[in-house]
Amino acid sequence: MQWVVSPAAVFAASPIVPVMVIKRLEDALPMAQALSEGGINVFEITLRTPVALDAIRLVSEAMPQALVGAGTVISAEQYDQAVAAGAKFVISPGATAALLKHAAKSSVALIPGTATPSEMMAALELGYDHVKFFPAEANGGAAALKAISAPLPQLRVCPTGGVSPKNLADYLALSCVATVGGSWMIPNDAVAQQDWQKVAALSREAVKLATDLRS
Ligand SMILES: O=C[C@H](O)COP(=O)(O)O
Ligand SMILES: CC(=O)C(=O)O
Repeated sequence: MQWVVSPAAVFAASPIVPVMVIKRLEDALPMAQALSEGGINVFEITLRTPVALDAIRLVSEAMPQALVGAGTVISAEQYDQAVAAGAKFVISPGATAALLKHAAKSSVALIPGTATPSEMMAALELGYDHVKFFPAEANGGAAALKAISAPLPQLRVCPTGGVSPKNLADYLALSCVATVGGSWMIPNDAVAQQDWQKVAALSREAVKLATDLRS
C-alpha cells in the first residue's frame, strides 16, 4: 500500500476514535475543538449527513495538526469525494471487494469494517491488517472478538458500535485492540444544545479512562 498516513498511525494516535455525525456545518469546528480540548485529535466524520464533506474540508483546514478522516464510506465514489475533501483516512462499516481494491490504489488508507473471520481473512488477503469490528456489541462484544481474533493474531482491530465506558475495559484488555470507535463522548442532547463544554469533559474522561486501563 502507498498510503501517506498508515492505519497503524491512526490507531496509535488516539485510544478512542470519535464517530461524528454532523447535522449543522456550524457544529463541525466547535465539536472537533471540544474533542481536541479533551485530548482526542483523531476524527471520524461520517458521511451520513449532507454537510459531511464540507465538514471534513473545514476541520482539515482549520486543524491541520489533527488527523481528520471520513466514516461511513461505502462506495469508491464517496472514497474519492472524502479524499478530495481532505480526509487523511477512510473508515467503512463494511468491506466490499470493490472498496478494498479501490482503496489499495489510493494514497489514503482504508480501515474496513468486518464482523466475521471470513471477512477478516478476505481483508487480510488483500493486504488489510487493520480493520474495524462492527457493530461490536451487537456481534457479541469483547467475548466474540476475543474468540474471532485468536486464530488471526496479525490483525489489529478497532471495535466500534456500542462501545462505552461500561465495556471499554473488556475491549482494551484484548491484544488485538489498538483503539476503539465510539460516540458516547458526543451525546445527541449536548450537540443539539451546542454544549461543547460537555463534549470536552466527556472526551477528557474517556481519554483518562482508556489511558488508566492501559497502564
Ligand atoms: O454506527 C454507529 C457508530 O459506529 C458509533 O456507534 P455508537 O454510537 O454505538 O458508539
Ligand atoms: C460505523 C462506522 O464507523 C461507519 O459508519 O463507518
